[in-house]
Amino acid sequence: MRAALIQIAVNEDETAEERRRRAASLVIAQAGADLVVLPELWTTGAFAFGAFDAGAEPLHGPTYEAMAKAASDAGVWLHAGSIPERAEDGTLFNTSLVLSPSGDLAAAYRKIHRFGFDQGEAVLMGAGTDLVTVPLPGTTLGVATCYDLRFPELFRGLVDAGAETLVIPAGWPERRRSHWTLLAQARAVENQAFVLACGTAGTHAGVPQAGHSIVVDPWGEVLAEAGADEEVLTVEFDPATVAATRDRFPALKDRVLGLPAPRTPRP
Ligand SMILES: NC(=O)CCC(=O)C(=O)O
Repeated sequence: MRAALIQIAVNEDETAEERRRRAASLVIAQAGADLVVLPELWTTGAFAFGAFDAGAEPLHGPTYEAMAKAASDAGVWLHAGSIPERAEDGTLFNTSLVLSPSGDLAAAYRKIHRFGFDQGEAVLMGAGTDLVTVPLPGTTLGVATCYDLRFPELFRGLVDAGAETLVIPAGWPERRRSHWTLLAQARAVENQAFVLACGTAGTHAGVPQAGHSIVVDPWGEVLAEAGADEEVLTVEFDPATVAATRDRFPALKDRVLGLPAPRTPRP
């Protein structure tokens, strides 16, 4: 399987519409790949909280339209990153879109863990409630978004639902780059799955972005890693490695589910 992670730069010198056009050309240039991935909230910037409301769009809005055409022009599966989605009742969600090679919306995932500790995304957006997997020819994707990467139980849920390739669009800041790399490898090792984590480059809302999109195999080895600037990271991987790794080192089978609560020792 050939994947291309588009680590697009999100800077304030470009409008959302200009970036949408640029992203569409970058996707079309990946014709021949099986799967193309864009990052989190790349139209507004993940930290541009003040832009979420004005930049919000319905599920089938301008980003979906542009990406559906790009996916079908390129003939690729496209994880189009996430958009600030305005639901019918007006609530905003951080919603990822997965499009088939014919441009149909195969899946939408509303980010479950919102970032901000009672500020920013955590107060401006609603929380998703549903885990999402997407069957592709040869592998099943499990989707999660940025801050979700810190919550291993979400990924276990995806693995239990059949995920073998974990795709994580992000707008991760440079300041916590070491966490990004470490967590991507940890999620790959503990779930014996491929991790494709696609971040943004550039600086928006005064927050320099980490870039360093990364692809990790089920043994935790880094197959490819981007630098800090805009770049398309391409990688070839064999999805059958997941089953082989889980057979050879069957740690997932040794899980003990429903552990009792810890007992407090008597003084
Ligand atoms: N957009 C995000 O979810 C940012 C997450 C982040 O900065 C972190 O987990 O650290």
